[in-house]
Amino acid sequence: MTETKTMLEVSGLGHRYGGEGHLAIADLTFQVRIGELACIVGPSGCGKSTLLRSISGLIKPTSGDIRLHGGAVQGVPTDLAVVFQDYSRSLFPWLSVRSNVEFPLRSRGLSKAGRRGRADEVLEWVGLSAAAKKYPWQLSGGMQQRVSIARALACRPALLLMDEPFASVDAQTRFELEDLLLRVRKQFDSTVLLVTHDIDESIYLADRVFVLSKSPANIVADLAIPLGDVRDQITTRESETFVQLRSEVARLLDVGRFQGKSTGEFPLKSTISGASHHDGAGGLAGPQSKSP
Ligand SMILES: Nc1ncnc2c1ncn2[C@@H]1O[C@H](COP(=O)(O)OP(=O)(O)OP(=O)(O)O)[C@@H](O)[C@H]1O
Repeated sequence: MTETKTMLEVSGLGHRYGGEGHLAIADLTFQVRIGELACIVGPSGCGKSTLLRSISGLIKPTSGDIRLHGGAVQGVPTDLAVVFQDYSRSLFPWLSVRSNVEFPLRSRGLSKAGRRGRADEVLEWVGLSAAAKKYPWQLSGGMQQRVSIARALACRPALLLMDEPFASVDAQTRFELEDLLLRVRKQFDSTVLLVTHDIDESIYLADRVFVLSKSPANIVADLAIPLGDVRDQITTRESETFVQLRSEVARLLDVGRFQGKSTGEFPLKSTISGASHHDGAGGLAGPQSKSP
């Protein structure tokens, strides 16, 4: 059997802001495999953005180690792209949609024609070919977030980080963007790590869901999501597996709200085949032997 390769390896990660200040992350260890879409859910303020900032090299964590396809992350990796929640602040209003998408390619050694070709390809994939010459402020919020996704994909990132990417759009648009992400990650064989507050969204999108405790964050559970490759907003969300997983994550989050420190044990037992809970000591454990 061929071993699946790891894209992202986070080991014993901890971050304390400002010397003796707030401990945002205690001790996080997890891996994301190549081609996997992993979601992180956790209570507000538990350290999700701190984690993403550490992975993207924007802050230097105070302890632990982050490796991206085998190499230690030191500074901002060139083969990583980030999509933020606030599309209105991440797009340049004075540049057309196409120029926004081409912008990060300027520093990547592509010719003008190469940049144009790459931008047009991803714009087609996100359904925005007709809007290439428009400006971001002429588009709806959902369309602007599509531009952000296109710009990230144009860089062909080894890892796509997404920080609450659909939190600022209405429910209908959110469903459309979720389905768009599922389509494009297949098209581009992307490896994605997405942070969300939304339990249903995490289960709908992910191959794997990491549930975090309250700050300082630990991993409370690592759940495989056995919903298959083809997902549908109505039938998938109605399925028994989806409903069970939703309850399971909600229970885990409820316990995680009170569990900020690693205790070395976790009381909830998995009810879904393929799910496993974290052993609290840095490794990924199989279903717990303890009863709830
Ligand atoms: N620059 C900073 N200096 C000091 N403390 C900070 C800083 N940034 C974040 N924190 C604190 O670290 C903790 C984790 O913050 P972070 O933004 O990572 O959480 P989060 O899970 O992303 O929150 P939310 O879900 O509300 O977006 C919080 O208690 C926050 O107040």
